[in-house]
Formats: sequence, C-alpha cells, structure tokens
Amino acid sequence: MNMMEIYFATGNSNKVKEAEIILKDLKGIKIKAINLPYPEIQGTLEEVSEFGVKYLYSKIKKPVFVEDSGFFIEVLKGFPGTYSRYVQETIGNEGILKLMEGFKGEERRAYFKSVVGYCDEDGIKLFKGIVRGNVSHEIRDKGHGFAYDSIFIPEGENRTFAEMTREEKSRISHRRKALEKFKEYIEKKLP
Ligand SMILES: O=c1[nH]c(=O)c2ncn([C@@H]3O[C@H](COP(=O)(O)OP(=O)(O)OP(=O)(O)O)[C@@H](O)[C@H]3O)c2[nH]1
Ligand SMILES: [Mg+2]
Repeated sequence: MNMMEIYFATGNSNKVKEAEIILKDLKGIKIKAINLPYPEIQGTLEEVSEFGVKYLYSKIKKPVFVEDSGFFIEVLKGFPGTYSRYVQETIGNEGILKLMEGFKGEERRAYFKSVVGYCDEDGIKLFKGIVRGNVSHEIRDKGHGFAYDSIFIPEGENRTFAEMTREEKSRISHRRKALEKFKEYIEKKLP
C-alpha cells in the first residue's frame, strides 16, 4: 500500500520526538517533520495554528500540520500562555517559581494546551488537547522533559513531566490528546 505523506512543520525537536511516539502506530501514513518557518501571529493558540497551517499549505500544497502549544497558570491569569516560548527563554522556570511564591495547593493549578492545525485539499481542521495539573514548588528533572516539564505535576501524579520518561508523559500529555483526535480524523480519510 503506498503511504500517504503528511508534513509536520515545527522547529521544536522535542515536539517531533513526542509526535513520533504518539503517532507510531498510524497506518498507511508517513509523518515527515520539516522545519518550515511560518509567521506566528499574536493571538490564541487556535489563531496561530490556523493562520500558520493555512500559510504553509498555500506554499507547499501538500497535507501539512503545525502544533501551537503553551503553558497556562490559572492564578497568573493564563501567563505565560501564548508567550510560553519567550518566557521560557527569558525568566525560565526559576522566574516562574519566584512568581508563584506564596501560592499553595489549588492556587498552583496550571495546564498545558496543544492545538494541532491540519490542512489539505479539503481545508483546515483544528484538534485540541489539554492536560491539567499543578506547578511544583521546586524544579524536579530526571533529564527527560523540556521547557516547563520540570515544574509541572499532572493531575493524579506526584512526579513532574520531566521526572517521567517521554513515553509516560506522552501517554497523558496535551500533545497526546490533540494528536489522538488528529489520528482518528486522518485514518477515517484514508481510502
Ligand atoms: O514544558 C513543556 N512541555 C511541553 O510539552 C510543551 N509544549 C509546549 N511547551 C511550551 O510552549 C512553547 C510552545 O511554543 P510553540 O508552540 O510556538 O512551539 P515552538 O516555538 O517551541 O516550536 P514551533 O512548533 O512553533 O516551531 C514551547 O516553546 C514551550 O516553552 C511546552 N513546555
Ligand atoms: Mg513557535
């Protein structure tokens, strides 16, 4: 059976590694990661994904998806959110923990959100995933995760994402939930 090729446009190798784990048993489809840049407008994750994948499809005219994601802390009114990458590169996890000093229990609730934007000849589809949890009181890392993983404890767990293996994280992550919906959709489309 000839494989249908779908591009995953991202510059983030951690997202690629996790997408490969999550989509490993996708039948009849080959996912090809490409670092094709696209303008990231200021807006919600949905708007960035929709605009980005529309732009890329108009360039390459091949089935392609992007994933825009972020880390949202409730007591900080959703900060860092759509600025997650910039905030990680500036104040980092130490800076986030400083902002969280004095907050305890439920006040430390946070979530990761992922929005996958897919486009082919039939148009654009968005697939969303959220994983809820708490901001840890300290940075806890066993070298597995990236960015905010070392300060995020998912609900029902006492380890941070960065203390889990990539496989364990990818069983419950926002990326898993969004890409599962994408997988279900795309497998139905196959002839
Ligand atoms: O600890 C984390 N565990 C995760 O699972 C995760 N997923 C997203 N993020 C953060 O949110 C930004 C996304 O920004 P983003 O979607 O624009 O991605 P990016 O700019 O890194 O790559 P690209 O896909 O845009 O090329 C990233 O840089 C990270 O800071 C995560 N942090
Ligand atoms: Mg980005």
